[in-house]
Amino acid sequence: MASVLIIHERSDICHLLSPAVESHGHECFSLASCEQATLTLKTTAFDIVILDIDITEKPGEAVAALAKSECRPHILIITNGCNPVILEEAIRAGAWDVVCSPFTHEELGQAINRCLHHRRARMEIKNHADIKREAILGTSPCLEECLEHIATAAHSNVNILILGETGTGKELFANAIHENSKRAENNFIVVDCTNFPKTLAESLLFGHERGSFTGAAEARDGLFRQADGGTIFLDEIGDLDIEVQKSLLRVLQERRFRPLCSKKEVASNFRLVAATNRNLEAMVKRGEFRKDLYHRLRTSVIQLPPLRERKEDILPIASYHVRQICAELGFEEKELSYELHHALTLYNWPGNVRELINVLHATVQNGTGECRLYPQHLPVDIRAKVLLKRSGRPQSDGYLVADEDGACKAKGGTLGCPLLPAAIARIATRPAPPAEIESMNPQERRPEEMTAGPGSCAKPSGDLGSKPSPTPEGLVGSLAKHRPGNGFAQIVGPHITLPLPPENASDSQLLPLRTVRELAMQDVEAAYLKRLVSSSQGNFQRALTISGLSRARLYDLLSKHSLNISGT
Ligand SMILES: Nc1ncnc2c1ncn2[C@@H]1O[C@H](COP(=O)(O)OP(=O)(O)OP(=O)(O)O)[C@@H](O)[C@H]1O
Repeated sequence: MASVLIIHERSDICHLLSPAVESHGHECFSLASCEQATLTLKTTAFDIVILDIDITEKPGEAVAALAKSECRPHILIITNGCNPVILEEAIRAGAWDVVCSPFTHEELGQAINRCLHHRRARMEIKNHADIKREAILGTSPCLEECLEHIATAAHSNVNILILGETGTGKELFANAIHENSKRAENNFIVVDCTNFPKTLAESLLFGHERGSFTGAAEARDGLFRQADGGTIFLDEIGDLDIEVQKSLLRVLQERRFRPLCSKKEVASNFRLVAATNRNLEAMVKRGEFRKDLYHRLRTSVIQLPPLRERKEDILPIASYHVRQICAELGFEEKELSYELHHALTLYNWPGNVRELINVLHATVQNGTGECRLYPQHLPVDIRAKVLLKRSGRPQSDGYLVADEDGACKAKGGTLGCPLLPAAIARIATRPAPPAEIESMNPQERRPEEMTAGPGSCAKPSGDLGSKPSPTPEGLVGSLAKHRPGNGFAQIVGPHITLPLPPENASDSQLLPLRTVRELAMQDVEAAYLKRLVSSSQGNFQRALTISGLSRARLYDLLSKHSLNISGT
């Protein structure tokens, strides 16, 4: 049985569609907007999301946000209009299939089954793939997806095109494809097309006979011949001269070529992996890249995400490379302070992992003699950019920055709360109980206690007792009990807003309990931590004592809420 979410603003249409899902034995839920669905997907896993694309204003963005959710749902688009531009945008953003109306229940059911078939096949690969990842570090969902792609690609012989900004790991991934394939015993030939002298390109790629040009004293095998039985990696293929592109096309079609001045053709059983950070499609349109070659290359495409879109990978990459760099330089191992990790996550990394590694080299050098690395050890230009971000000034690259009130501002406007998107903020109309707690003893200030059920929170003695899962009702109850006259000082500060729709709203606007609870928790945590930061006056140890949290947990929570205890 699969779990299916229908997104449509009209509940009568949701009711019409759900039998098509349920008649195949699947569970069906519905929500009225993509914003609600994106939030719900943070806490609840769905296999398939059925989205009426006609209700979205920005189809590409909406689909991308849904597709990136942790459970990686398959997105099935339904549409009335069949507008090819919108559909292309949706497919590019990650939609799996499209069903144009009018359609029958049977047709929708078949599309759902096709999705599930693919989903199960993908899970099989995921479960059984024992990928050698070599030096590929990180656990972000988008990186995991690229690794899954490698697992599939490794078993086939198809051409692979790896796209991604500079320094995202294209060569690393190309190597991993080779290492995970049956060709791993044979050569992995890397060709940098950027530095390819046009005049020598053909002889380098296809080889030459003795005396075929001045200086050709010996016959020589070309790179394609050397890749026989193995893999040839054409890096920066977008830089390949247009004349050479023509010869390459023939080799890709025939897997045969004629070395310079040779009478005989040579065969080579190579596998091609190409990579570029350029937009080949736009180059094709401008006549700078051959269309036929482009189509040959893109049999299977892996798009590597930039580092700024997978910040959770920064810590594992940084920790590993700091260890490596220390070993190379003969230094004692150095720890990364929380503050440094936090600073690294605030930077944009236009040069991606390569830039991160270079910066870490400089950071380790600057921290010579110290056992912990702090933001002060970063190169000055990076530190200046991070400081600007932390100062709360809106940045030109659209980063979210915390303002004085702890609310998150994005370029061009205030969001209210980072985890409370506009749609939810709109329906959160209930006046909220105040949240920040003054002058409680340290035991009583534990955030865990603030979110526990009414029973446990009623004890001002500090005996926390058991901690049942928090509920929104419990949360309101627990906060109410912290009012004056109940053994607690007055609660003041930013309001906690529960993401509940108005009483007269339709059922479909009420989010699942887990989502509401999660959102309320975020607000409680943020309010508490903000207060903890000011109370601890830059002293991390003091913050540990007050909060009763472990060092690791406090680091995690501060990082999650973009807070920092000592100044950079
Ligand atoms: N996920 C990762 N984990 C660890 N190291 C990585 C990762 N991705 C990239 N690197 C490292 O970053 C550096 C750059 O990687 P690589 O050369 O593969 O990038 P690229 O995309 O091919 O760059 P360019 O487009 O400039 O050729 C290498 O040192 C590589 O080992």
